[in-house]
Amino acid sequence: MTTFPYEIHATDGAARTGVLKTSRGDIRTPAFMPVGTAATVKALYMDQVRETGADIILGNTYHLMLRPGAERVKRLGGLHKFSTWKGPMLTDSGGFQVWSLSKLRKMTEEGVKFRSHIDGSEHNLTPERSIEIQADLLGADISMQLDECTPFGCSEAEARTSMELSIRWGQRSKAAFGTRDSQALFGIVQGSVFENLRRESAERLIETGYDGYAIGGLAVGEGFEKMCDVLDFTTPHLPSERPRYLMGVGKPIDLVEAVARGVDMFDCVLPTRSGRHGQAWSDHGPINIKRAEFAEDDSPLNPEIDCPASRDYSKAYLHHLFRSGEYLSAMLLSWHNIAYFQHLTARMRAAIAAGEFEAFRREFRGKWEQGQA
Ligand SMILES: O=c1[nH]cnc2c(CCNCC3CCCCC3)c3[nH]c(NCc4cccs4)nc3cc12
Repeated sequence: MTTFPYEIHATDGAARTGVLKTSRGDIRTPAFMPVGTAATVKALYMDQVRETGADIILGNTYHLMLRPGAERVKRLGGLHKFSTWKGPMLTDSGGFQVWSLSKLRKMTEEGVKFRSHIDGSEHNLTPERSIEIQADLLGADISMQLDECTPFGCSEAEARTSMELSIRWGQRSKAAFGTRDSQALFGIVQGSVFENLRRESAERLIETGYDGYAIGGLAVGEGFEKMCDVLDFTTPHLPSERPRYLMGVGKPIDLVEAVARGVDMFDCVLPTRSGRHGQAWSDHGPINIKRAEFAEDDSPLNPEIDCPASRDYSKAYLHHLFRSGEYLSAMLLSWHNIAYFQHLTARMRAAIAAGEFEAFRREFRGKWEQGQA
């Protein structure tokens, strides 16, 4: 009995649709996981997040370990109780955000020493501490190994060194995680843009053995074409019977093209972060609601989506809210964007189940490219 059975219900080319069964509920794949940074999906109630169709959200280890502190979340009953999110939750290891947010960091074989960007306190994030925070203190259903996201543009030798560190940190993460009957641990494939390194990373992760396999080191500036190339020569080396999670991706077109290459799970800050800045997403790309062209446009953002923010408000009203700096502006656009991404993954699941994914992909790409014109 594997920790979390992954049932593949249909495939269409390399695309798959199925259900990852966790102790806190089922995750329908392809799945988009909204980012719940500080135990909240910014500007939304958890009931709203659930209504959009999201089965799983992300918890943010880096932020929560700094504030309010992982031990405090544990004392308060764990992240599910604290945030009132009842479904499955995936937490990241904290490592990625040390690079993008903290000051004064020192990376060694042991782990990453850094100072908090909030109060300057010193922290030592090791594979062992990251697993303790994620699985024991926050209580994540799916924990991520501590890894190093290899920067885009480094040499093959540098990418090998970085990939091998992530392999060793993964082994230590798994040793610390041990065997648990209602929690899962995912490994992360690195290797930058080098086919041999990606294959070797996948093979060595499989030797260690994880409940799921994430593809890291992408969406870090390599561009759409290169990301697709790396997926072409990476996903085939990952176990077909376990979930594949592409980290930090992405725009709608990225999701469609990655699903076509066998990816099952995604996370991205785009829908919530861009929503707070007035961007509303659609199959034609983003519109910025603050633009004058929407001042008297009384059409809704997307009447096809069963979400009040997409269906019941005019663009003119949303334009007014943003121009007036009203809080409701960020709430409604974030809500719409999360609902749009869920609507997109729901359409992909249905298309794969019907054996019509290639038609869906072609039609989507037509709309997307028309929107970009
Ligand atoms: O190799 C990686 N290892 C670990 N994490 C990665 C992430 C973070 C994924 N989202 C974490 C979330 C956890 C909860 C809070 C929010 C983030 C990536 N994000 C991106 N691109 C998007 C990017 C975002 C910012 C700069 S690039 N590429 C990534 C590659 C890796």
